Amino acid sequence: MTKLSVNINKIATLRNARGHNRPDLLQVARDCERFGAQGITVHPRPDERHIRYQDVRDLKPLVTTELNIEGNPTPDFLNLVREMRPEQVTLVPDAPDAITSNAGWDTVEHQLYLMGVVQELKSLGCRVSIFLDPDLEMVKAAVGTGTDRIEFYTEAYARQYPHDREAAVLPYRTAAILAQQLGLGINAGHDLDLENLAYLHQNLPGLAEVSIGHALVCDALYLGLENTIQLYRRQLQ
Ligand SMILES: CC(=O)[C@@H](O)[C@H](O)COP(=O)(O)O
Ligand SMILES: NCC(=O)COP(=O)(O)O
Repeated sequence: MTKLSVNINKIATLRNARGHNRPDLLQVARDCERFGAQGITVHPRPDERHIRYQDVRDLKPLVTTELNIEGNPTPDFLNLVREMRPEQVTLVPDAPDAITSNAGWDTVEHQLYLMGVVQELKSLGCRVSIFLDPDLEMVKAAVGTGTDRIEFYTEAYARQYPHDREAAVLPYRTAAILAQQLGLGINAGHDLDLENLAYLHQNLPGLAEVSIGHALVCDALYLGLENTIQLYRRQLQ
C-alpha cells in the first residue's frame, strides 16, 4: 500500500501572510489526519518562509500518523531533528535561497558525508530517506550511505507527463526496479497532482509513500480539504 503524506508547507505560507494564526496550522494537521492523510510532511527552510522551527516542535506531539521532516542537514536542521526524533527524516540538498527543492543528492560525491548523517539519524530511531533523481548510479551509491529509503524527485516526471507519460515514467520505473533489487525503500514527491499521481503509482513497484503539498493545497481551495485528501488517496488504490 502506498501511503499519502500531506506536506503542509503552503498552509504555513498562508498563515504567515497576515502575521497571526489563521489558518491554524496545528488544526489543519489534525484535520488532514482525520480526513485520511497517512503522514504529515514539513520542510522547515533556513529562512522559515513557511514552516517555522517552532511549528515542528508544536506539531510533533499531535501528529498521530507519521511526521516526516524534510531539509538540508544543516547544523540547525540536525539539532531540530535530534530534539524531535520524527518517524522519518528526508534529506534534501537544497540551497538556502532555493525557491523550492530543485535537485536530488549526488550520492557518489557525498556518500561519505551522507553516511555519517544517516548513521546518526538512524541511531535516533528515525527512518531516513534521501531525495534523489532517478539516476541509476545515484541509486547504487545511495545504498552505501546506509539510508532506509530514497525519495524520487518527481518534478521532471510532472513536467513531461502531459506530453509523453510513457517517456516521463520510464526512468523512474527503471530506477525503482533497481532500488527494490538493492533493498532500498521507495518514496516519491514534488509536483505530484491529481492528473499525474495514479500513473506514477501504477508504474513504480514498491512505492511506499508519496508526499504531496503544493498541488493538494491548491486543489483544496476549490474542492475542500477533506474531499481533496480522499481524491488523492483514491489515486493510490
Ligand atoms: C523536497 C520537496 O520536493 C518538497 O518537499 C519541498 O518541501 C517543497 O518545498 P516548498 O513547499 O518550499 O516548495
Ligand atoms: N517531498 C515532496 C513534498 O513533500 C511536497 O512536494 P510538493 O507536492 O509541494 O511539490
